[in-house]
Amino acid sequence: MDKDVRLPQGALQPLVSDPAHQKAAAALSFQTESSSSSSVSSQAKGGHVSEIDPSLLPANWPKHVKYLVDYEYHPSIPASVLNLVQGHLRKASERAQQQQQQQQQQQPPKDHTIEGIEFKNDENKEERSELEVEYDDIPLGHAIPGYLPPLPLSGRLGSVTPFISAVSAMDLSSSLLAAVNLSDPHPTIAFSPAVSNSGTETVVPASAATTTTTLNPLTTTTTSPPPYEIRLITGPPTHPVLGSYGLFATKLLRPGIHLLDYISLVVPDEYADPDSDHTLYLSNDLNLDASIHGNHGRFVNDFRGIRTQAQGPNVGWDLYRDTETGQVRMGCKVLKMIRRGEEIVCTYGKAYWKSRGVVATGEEWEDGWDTDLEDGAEVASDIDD
Ligand SMILES: C[S@@+](CC[C@H](N)C(=O)[O-])C[C@H]1O[C@@H](n2cnc3c(N)ncnc32)[C@H](O)[C@@H]1O
Repeated sequence: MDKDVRLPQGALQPLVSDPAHQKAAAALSFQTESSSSSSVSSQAKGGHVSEIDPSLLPANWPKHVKYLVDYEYHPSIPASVLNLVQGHLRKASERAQQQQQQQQQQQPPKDHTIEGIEFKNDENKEERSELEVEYDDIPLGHAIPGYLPPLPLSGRLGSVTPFISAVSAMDLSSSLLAAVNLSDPHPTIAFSPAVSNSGTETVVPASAATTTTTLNPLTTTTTSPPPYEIRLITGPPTHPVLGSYGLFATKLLRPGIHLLDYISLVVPDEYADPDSDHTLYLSNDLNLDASIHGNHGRFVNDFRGIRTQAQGPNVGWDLYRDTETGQVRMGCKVLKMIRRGEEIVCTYGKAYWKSRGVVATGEEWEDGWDTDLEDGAEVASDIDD
């Protein structure tokens, strides 16, 4: 069992306590499709757990942010769209395809040719919405779990029972698994993202806590500290966001690394705050707004004024689909070698700055930096920068 991540019980708080969430949840009643899983219907009601108790955060993490370990979906997202983003339809379609393939292997193919005319068997062809087909183009990848800060548990174990339990849902298609082993001379609680969750609490005897094999795959997630940290920017004096925060590498980061996922509130266009400084477009009129609820990703500054135009951004954002869960996620990839202590910066694009009244002219505004991730060849050529 990994013990790097230590949080006391109750460290994660439900976002449903957020008044904005409650209001939206109350205003809308959700009818999920009959095919959707129970996790989606609970999800759509808007009340689940993913926020970290602010009193438990490291001292250098700004307190105006509510930190999440996975996306929080705004309750107004229709079930059909939610299904797509969370990969439920894709999973169902994969299962259907598998079944079809199995059936075809058992039966002789119905496609045939009579006197030169081809007859195609398409009676099992699936009806898929345009939206769903569009999502097929999103490349596959492996999700980076939201990072939970390592915290000492001294004096906090009194109320904790020596049990493993799926204590809370991160997005209700997955959950957090907490384990505590009191026979350990330095007891800790470890949380790991779980792969499935019925929405109800499962309790496993304490003896299982040390037997990682029986918990597989729930306990296999690596929880070592991430190779980056949030820092308050105090210099150099020319830095454009002095007094604000940025994300810095704590290790050498090589091009191609999938560094983190942008975790936040998922908000439909009609609820999006146009003035938010922390919004990325997800897909299909959904936005990732991390102005209040976010993770490390929200601290990535724009490269302008920090690196030269020739250096450009050292990371980029791109959508991918998690191979495990089918979820569509926003990944941050390292584009250029980042040395320890260097700031991790992306490009917000011209449109972002224009909308904020910044005159977008000059070399650093070249169109090239408005694109998402560059292709692998270009990135690799920068290794010896
Ligand atoms: C996603 S936040 C970045 C994190 C931010 N520094 C913080 O502490 O929350 C985006 C905001 O940071 C500021 N910012 C980021 N990069 C900048 C840059 N290169 N020049 C000026 N302001 C920047 C702008 O106010 C922008 O709207």
